[in-house]
Amino acid sequence: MATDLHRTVTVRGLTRSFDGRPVVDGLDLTLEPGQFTALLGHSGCGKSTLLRVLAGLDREISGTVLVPRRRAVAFQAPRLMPWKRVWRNVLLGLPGRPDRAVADRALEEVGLGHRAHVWPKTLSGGEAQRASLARALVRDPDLLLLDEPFGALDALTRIKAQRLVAELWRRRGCTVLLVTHDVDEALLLADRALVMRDGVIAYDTPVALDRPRSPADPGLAALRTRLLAELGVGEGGSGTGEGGSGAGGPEAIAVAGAPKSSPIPPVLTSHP
Ligand SMILES: Nc1ncnc2c1ncn2[C@@H]1O[C@H](COP(=O)(O)OP(=O)(O)OP(=O)(O)O)[C@@H](O)[C@H]1O
Repeated sequence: MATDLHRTVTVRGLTRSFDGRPVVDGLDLTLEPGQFTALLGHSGCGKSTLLRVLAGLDREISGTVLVPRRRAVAFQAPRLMPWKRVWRNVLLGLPGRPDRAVADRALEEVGLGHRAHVWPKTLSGGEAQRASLARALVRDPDLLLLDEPFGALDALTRIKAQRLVAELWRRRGCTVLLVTHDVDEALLLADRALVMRDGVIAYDTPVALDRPRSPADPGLAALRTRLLAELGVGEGGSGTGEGGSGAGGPEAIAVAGAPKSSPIPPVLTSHP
């Protein structure tokens, strides 16, 4: 029970402004442990901003954010250091002197064990993205944040990468928040789909469909229509951009406790 509390993501009244303009504007969100959630929304509506806050990369916020201590993020660009071999990239940022076997295991898990020793520039786009996933996995995350990780991949590689993420999620049971522009991707992978608009979660629906899913699933078609409408792409959608007024409230970032052995230190910061 207590463990699950530590793995829950709780966001209350989160506001993040740039140049006085709130991009995230009093946002509330709870992610249950082990849930796979897709976050959709127009370009520029604040999805990446929210993800960066959850990752602990942006603390210029007001509101309350509680996230698991063990968390990892993978971006659309794999962000591999070209001067480090793939396995060293995977261990980047881990504290202490982690054993190469740790990297090898994670690379095996993403089907890249045979490429551990090569330089990043010799990887294909899909391989580089898998290396980036391995770098997230070595952190043994309770929360895996994915910011359009498939966005730059060709269609076939994208399908393979989606299947890999679905399999990793099933095997590891971590909470996943996936930012995507692709409604079909959201419906194929997620338990829950969110639409962000005007700085808040404007629409929130479960995706209670059996797995594995097929785009031809009739239940999926109805949800797709609804989500597209919420995004303002189908009939009857509002689809406005971001904006709105500011919000106040208590101001703290807290990172939920985790075992003492956790490599990521706890943070408790207040912002005026
Ligand atoms: N560091 C920054 N400085 C100023 N403005 C920023 C900064 N980061 C984000 N913004 C602005 O905040 C808004 C939301 O950006 P964000 O990247 O979160 O959107 P997004 O929904 O992820 O978009 P996309 O889907 O295109 O990636 C945009 O208008 C963006 O220009």
